[in-house]
Amino acid sequence: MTRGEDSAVIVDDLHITYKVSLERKTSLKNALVRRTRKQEVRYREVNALKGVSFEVPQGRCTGFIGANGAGKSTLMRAVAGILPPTGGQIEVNGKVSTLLALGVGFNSALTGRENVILGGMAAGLSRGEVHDKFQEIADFADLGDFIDMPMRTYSSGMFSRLAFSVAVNMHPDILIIDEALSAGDAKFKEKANQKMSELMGTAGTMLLVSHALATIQELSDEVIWLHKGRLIHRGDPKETCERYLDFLKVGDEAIVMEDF
Ligand SMILES: Nc1ncnc2c1ncn2[C@@H]1O[C@H](COP(=O)(O)OP(=O)(O)OP(=O)(O)O)[C@@H](O)[C@H]1O
Repeated sequence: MTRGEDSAVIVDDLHITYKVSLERKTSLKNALVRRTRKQEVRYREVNALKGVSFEVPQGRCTGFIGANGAGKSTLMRAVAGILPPTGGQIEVNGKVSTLLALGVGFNSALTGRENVILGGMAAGLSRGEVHDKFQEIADFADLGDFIDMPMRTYSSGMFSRLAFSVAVNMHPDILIIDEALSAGDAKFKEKANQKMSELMGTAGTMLLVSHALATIQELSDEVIWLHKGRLIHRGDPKETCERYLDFLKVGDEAIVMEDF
């Protein structure tokens, strides 16, 4: 596998640990009471990623699969720069655009139009550039009059259509798509798949998380299977998905015996 200049993303021995407070409510009153009684706040640590390493070559699509809680979204948030690594390193060569970050950045009190403009500026475009792109984004999302309605009135499908449209039309070097298409309807999914293939044709690099194995196989050059925070297998999309499906049939026991 190529390293260095040919890699868009290099992840090296990545560890991510979430610290979760076990207190029911972290109100100011509770915090003050705890302080006066000198009580410690109790935390639980969740080791979401435990030493994951891989590279994504420039212009390639890598698919990520794995059971619920495997660490896929955590990994995408870390590559997008939203979550700092607890240990290890992430090197990203290029401008990253992520549906995740843009979707999260949307303010539901503002209209679709206002969010597109703010989202574009957050992605580093000038106001003029965003205005130039606005029509392209609105046409692709195809939301009609809803583009001028507050986003709290949107269905989840409409929300993800706009997020997808913003992300892909920013022409990023690296596009991260985390299960974002699940909320779109069949027609939009087809349009989105076509757009993703088109993006890959123009040498875009993509990291794609999905439980839809058919989509993963169709779009990915390589697939990485995560399980409980570890990279279990990495390789040919069809072969990796088949291994994963076999695992889903036989359960946890078999994988522990077979792969460790
Ligand atoms: N904000 C958070 N705070 C604490 N723990 C978290 C947080 N987000 C995720 N986790 C935990 O980290 C682990 C990995 O979660 P993650 O969402 O990355 O998995 P996933 O593979 O994307 O799952 P899914 O397929 O269900 O979306 C899980 O044990 C989850 O409970």
